[in-house]
Amino acid sequence: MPVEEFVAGWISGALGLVLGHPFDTVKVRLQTQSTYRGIIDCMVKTYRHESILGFFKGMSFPIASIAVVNSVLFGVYSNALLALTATSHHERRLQPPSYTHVFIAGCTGGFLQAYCLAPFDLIKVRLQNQTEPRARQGGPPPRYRGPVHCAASIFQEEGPRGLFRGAWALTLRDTPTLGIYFVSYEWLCRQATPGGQNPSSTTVLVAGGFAGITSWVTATPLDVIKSRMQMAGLEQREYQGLLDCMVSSARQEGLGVFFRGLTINSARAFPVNAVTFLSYEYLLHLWG
Ligand SMILES: C[N+](C)(C)CCCC[C@H](N)C(=O)O
Repeated sequence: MPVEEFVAGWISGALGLVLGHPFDTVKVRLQTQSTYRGIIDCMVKTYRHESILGFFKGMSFPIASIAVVNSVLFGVYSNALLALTATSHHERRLQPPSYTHVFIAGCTGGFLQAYCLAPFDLIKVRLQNQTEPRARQGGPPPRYRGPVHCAASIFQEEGPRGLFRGAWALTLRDTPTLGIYFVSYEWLCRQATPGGQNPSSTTVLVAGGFAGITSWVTATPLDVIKSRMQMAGLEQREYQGLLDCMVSSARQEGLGVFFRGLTINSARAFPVNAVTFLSYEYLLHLWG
């Protein structure tokens, strides 16, 4: 099994992540808290109360973990394509796989990465939702002191299954939308590249950016549900399940609730995925 794709996926995931984390914090807060009037309001309040550091809450942990998850995604995707079409990454420019194969490989990668992602994503969301400033003297300490403490507390208070809260919503969110992700990327690259040639860096950046946006736009409704189910254990607001969370969110807040965070998700998706795909392609080219 070729491993370069796993390593390239790891590094490119880490690069994309740092770039996208501030957007991600604003997104999670908008989706789960009702105190903000919009993106700008959330940014201003976060900056005022918590300084620039507020935007980077919960980042140290994803940088290691999400990079691993991205490595699973790209590694499984490429190896699934190898199994389906018997072509390696380098051969695929001359013998492009069909979009059906790209979609199936993307969904397979998405499905497997969702399971690795679930506990890490839960911890990220819980930490991002702690709005207390870091070092306020005399104030109540934040509930979770850091990622390890957060994981241990969830384990103690909510049991081992607590760590997989929202995992089902996450799998439903990621399986089809990562198929869409790779299909959009391939389609855009092929539109802009003469047959048999490698796409230029600009093409990779633009195709990666738009693939990220397309995938996130389709993923946002389940992203909202996922984040809410992850916060549920903490807020003592229990949902019977995914459907119950969908219905009660829509009843209380209207259908618009499913699009919360859409703008910020898209704004984040472009740079993150442009950089992810560019570094991925570049590294594989370098090692090829
Ligand atoms: C499937 N879904 C839309 C959720 C994610 C697709 C893009 C993944 C990328 N690492 C990012 O964080 O943007």
